[in-house]
Amino acid sequence: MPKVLVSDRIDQSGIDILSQVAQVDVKTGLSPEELIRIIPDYDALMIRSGTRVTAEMIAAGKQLKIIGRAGVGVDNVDVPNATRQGILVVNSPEGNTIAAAEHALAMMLSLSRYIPIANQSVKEGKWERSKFLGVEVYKKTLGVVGLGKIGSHVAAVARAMGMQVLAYDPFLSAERAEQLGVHLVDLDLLLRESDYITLHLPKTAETYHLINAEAIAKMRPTARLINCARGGIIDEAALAEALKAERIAGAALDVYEEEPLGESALRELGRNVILTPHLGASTEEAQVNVAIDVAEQIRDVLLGLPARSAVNIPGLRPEILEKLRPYMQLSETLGYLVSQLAGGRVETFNIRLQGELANNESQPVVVAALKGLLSHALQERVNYVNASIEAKERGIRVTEVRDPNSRDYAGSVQMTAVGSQGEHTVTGALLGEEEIRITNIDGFPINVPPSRHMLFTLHRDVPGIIGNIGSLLGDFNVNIASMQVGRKIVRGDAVMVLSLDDPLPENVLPEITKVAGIRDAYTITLPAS
Ligand SMILES: NC(=O)C1=CN([C@@H]2O[C@H](COP(=O)(O)OP(=O)(O)OC[C@H]3O[C@@H](n4cnc5c(N)ncnc54)[C@H](O)[C@@H]3O)[C@@H](O)[C@H]2O)C=CC1
Ligand SMILES: O=C(O)C(=O)COP(=O)(O)O
Repeated sequence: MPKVLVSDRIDQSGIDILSQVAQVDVKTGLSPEELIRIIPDYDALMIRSGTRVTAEMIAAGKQLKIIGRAGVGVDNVDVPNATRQGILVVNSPEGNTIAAAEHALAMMLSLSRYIPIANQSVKEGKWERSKFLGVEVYKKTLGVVGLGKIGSHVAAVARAMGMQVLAYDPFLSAERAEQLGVHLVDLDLLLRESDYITLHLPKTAETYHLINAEAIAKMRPTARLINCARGGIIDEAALAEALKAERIAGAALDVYEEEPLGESALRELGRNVILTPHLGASTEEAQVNVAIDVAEQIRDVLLGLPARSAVNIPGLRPEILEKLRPYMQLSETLGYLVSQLAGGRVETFNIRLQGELANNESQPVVVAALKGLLSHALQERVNYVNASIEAKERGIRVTEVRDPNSRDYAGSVQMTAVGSQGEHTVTGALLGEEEIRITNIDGFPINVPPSRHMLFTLHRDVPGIIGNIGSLLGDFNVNIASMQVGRKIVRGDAVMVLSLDDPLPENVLPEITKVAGIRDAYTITLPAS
């Protein structure tokens, strides 16, 4: 039974799902050293923001197949290293959207009406009505930085409260902003015009300290800043200084550059600052949503099924994946085959996706081809997660062509491997829904199903040659399961494809190449299906 480590607090509904297929160990609060010590035992890891999945931890996770983040942000996971090691990373892109948006809105209203500090004052036995004179959000301007799922919900609710909404999001179309009733502006204008600024973008190298001293200097003295996205997007020292000097009116933070928040100037600030301990996703509903969403994906992957929200391979709708699956099998087989025909190092790999595969959703077919191409050398070290990166790191130049024409089949795949020992091209298609056929080798039309052990020859199309090969194999006690010849012109060059019941003994290939008329011969072994 596979083993899953759950290293942050996850709702029981997720544990129940995982327990259907795996041994589940819940161990929260482990130190990085303890995690590195125990991770080699596990096939899957389920986390929230509390666990840092470092390069060292990934290297130690020799059995790891999948890391499931029960939430959105994967900035605590070293995704490039996971990818290189072939570990799938999945998250729950929508499970906590509403929770995070509502937390940001709660922060906005709490800042406006001093709710946390007023509450504290009453509990201390005081009755300070005039001290907490607030402001309304009605008719004020809200600037949303990052108008994705959370930002859009915040914008919609803010509009319903009578606010004007500006947004900055360089990856969003003007049409989408218009649909949401939001004015898309540049960051500079947003910072200058907004009464409230709320951040809903990921932490990346580009967004690190996006809100620094210079950005804060552009804000109105009445501006209130809210961060329920990620620590590190704001320069906390610059913010603390601006708040202390009352250059802006307030800030509400849920996330910090270092979590848990240690000693910080932010803690020393007064009523204009609200700090919560990363509670954006902490609602009962969101925790059930993300736990189920991610546990189901881990369960599926452990059962050999695809995941719906993979971060490090192209995500696909299940119905599309269902349709592509036989083509991926075809493509992987052809990749495996062409790498053996090409022999040594492959330098260039050209793949042509024809007919119904000539669309933008067929990328997994390319990945499958690369997996096949590299499998012969890398065996089980290569998978759908790391095939593209492995090809790149080996310096293989990959080109893709999409051609809507496919003469005899609904869809077909052609691939050419150019390497140190020459160039070979194979084409394949599906017969019916999923039967794989090799339809062309180096320009010679054939129609053969792949089999575990195969022999390919290039020869002169002259009488007697097929008989000679047949009797030679008979002499070595090799049984032929099927045989086909492909030729372009009569008595020209031809290929012969033989399916064998057993692997060809090593000493037979040199004998075959000695048969008169044989120009080249290759043995091919395909993975057992
Ligand atoms: N405090 C908490 O507990 C939670 C925090 N989050 C965080 O909220 C953030 C947003 O989450 P979602 O809305 O679900 O993500 P999303 O992917 O739907 O939206 C992010 C938006 O940011 C935009 N963006 C990217 N780079 C940008 C840049 N340089 N400037 C401006 N916009 C940029 C993207 O185009 C996208 O529209 C994430 O960082 C996530 O980790 C999410 C859930 C809970
Ligand atoms: O989903 C996210 O990105 C979050 O920040 C939520 O974090 P958490 O799962 O509550 O540790």
